[in-house]
Amino acid sequence: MDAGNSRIKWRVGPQGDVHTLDWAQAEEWATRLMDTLAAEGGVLKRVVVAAVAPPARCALIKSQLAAALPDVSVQWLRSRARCCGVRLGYPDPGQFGVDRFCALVAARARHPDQAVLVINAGTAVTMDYMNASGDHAGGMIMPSMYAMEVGLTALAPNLGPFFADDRASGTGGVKKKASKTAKPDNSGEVGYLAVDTHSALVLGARWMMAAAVNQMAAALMEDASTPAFRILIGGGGGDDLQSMLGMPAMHVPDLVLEGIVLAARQQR
Ligand SMILES: Nc1ncnc2c1ncn2[C@@H]1O[C@H](COP(=O)(O)OP(=O)(O)O)[C@@H](O)[C@H]1O
Ligand SMILES: CC(C)(COP(=O)(O)O)[C@@H](O)C(=O)NCCC(=O)O
Repeated sequence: MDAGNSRIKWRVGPQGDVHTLDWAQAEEWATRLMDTLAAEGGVLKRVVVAAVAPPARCALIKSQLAAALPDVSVQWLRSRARCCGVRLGYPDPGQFGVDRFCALVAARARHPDQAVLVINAGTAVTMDYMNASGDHAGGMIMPSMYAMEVGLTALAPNLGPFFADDRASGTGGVKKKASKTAKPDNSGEVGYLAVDTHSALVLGARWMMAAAVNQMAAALMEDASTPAFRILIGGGGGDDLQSMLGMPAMHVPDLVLEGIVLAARQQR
């Protein structure tokens, strides 16, 4: 289970279907898990959680699990200095988000002899570079486009929400509205200038995101200390982010869940 800041994601076994739930519906989580078990079969022995969500939300998960599945063991993963061929760059691994850690573990397993740039597009967008030997050189954390909206509209409330209604309608965040704005003539060209508030806000957030990820990736490519790398993109906003990246990247939506399975085997 991947307990992020926006959503809970889980699957039963390494190949099960991926299920997601917004925190607003978190009270239903154990019921949904029981439904998953009933539909997919098998006997649940252990739940492994990678959580970056705040303590109150983790406590909610914990109490639901204790009530619904009292005999099942629960393992809360932590970022480790070394795991599954990954050597973490942070001197204090406890600071490093366990979701980023699991994504690195998954990337290493997918490409054991290659350098990778791992981008996680969740509530925050993180970018982490790991060389071909599994040494994580470090990374960065920036707000997702949705977080930009929340931050800007908190400070300038008259602007109103610009992505939130898309999220609520389950269209995957920004794509629908952004494409209306970014491709006004359906030519596929990204627009530069908007002439209404909503479009200006969407365009601004998209340009900030696109400029940041492209410039960061380009800077790494030019840096002799970070030799040629593959780019892997995970997280709920990964599809959209991939469309903004001006270089080849593989979209692996469930990179964190993949890494959880591998890290759990080693941290048991
Ligand atoms: N139904 C949805 N609810 C929330 N976010 C969504 C949804 N669909 C796509 N997204 C996008 O995915 C991001 C959240 O991705 P996710 O990987 O679940 O984040 P986290 O790990 O932080 O919980 C949001 O910022 C948004 O851009
Ligand atoms: C950066 C994050 C907030 C990203 O979380 P997410 O967007 O997946 O909810 C999370 O990885 C985290 O809390 N990290 C701790 C700080 C760090 O990694 O340096």
